[in-house]
Amino acid sequence: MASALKNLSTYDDSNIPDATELSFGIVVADWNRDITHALYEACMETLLKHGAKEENISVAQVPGAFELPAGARILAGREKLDAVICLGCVIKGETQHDEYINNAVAQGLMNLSISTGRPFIFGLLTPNTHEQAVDRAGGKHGNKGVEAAVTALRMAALRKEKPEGKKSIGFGN
Ligand SMILES: Nc1c(NC[C@H](O)[C@H](O)[C@H](O)CO)[nH]c(=O)[nH]c1=O
Ligand SMILES: CC(=O)[C@@H](O)COP(=O)(O)O
Repeated sequence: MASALKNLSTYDDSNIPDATELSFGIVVADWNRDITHALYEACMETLLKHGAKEENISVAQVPGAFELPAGARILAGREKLDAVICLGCVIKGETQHDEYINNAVAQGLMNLSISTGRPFIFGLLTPNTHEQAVDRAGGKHGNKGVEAAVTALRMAALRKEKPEGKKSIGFGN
């Protein structure tokens, strides 16, 4: 669903787990720093809002989005993390370079999630223009950093769940 139809910062916080005992990694790309820093701030704020402790959040910066999967793997190798959030912004240029980066990051994080069994969250903006990026980094369409943090909270909790009895499947997101 397009961000114009579903604000990135809006979520049902009735089904967000308490993060007191959870540990996170956040990997942030330097490219388009004004955007990625706004994503990082919102991501960190959301994790803390739901009980995460600052001392349980490891942060790493990488040169560009293409380095996000490698940076995430390095962080996950250093610490026991319940989820790793990757934040970046790849703005379309004149060539197809953006497509190669975006596809590599998506595939890289998916491969890490499946091969490790831990969630690696795809918090990458892939806008056509800087304005579209601003709209999704705290602008009219909300903040992708919030969405990434909420996703990390829910997936980390899912991974820790004990299979005690059946749970109703909520359709909140
Ligand atoms: N154009 C953008 C890049 N390009 C750099 C790559 O991500 C990578 O660092 C380089 O190809 C060396 O491996 N990165 C972004 O994050 N955003 C862009 O718009
Ligand atoms: C994706 C980018 O913005 C940059 O790495 C390449 O831009 P361009 O396609 O104009 O060379």
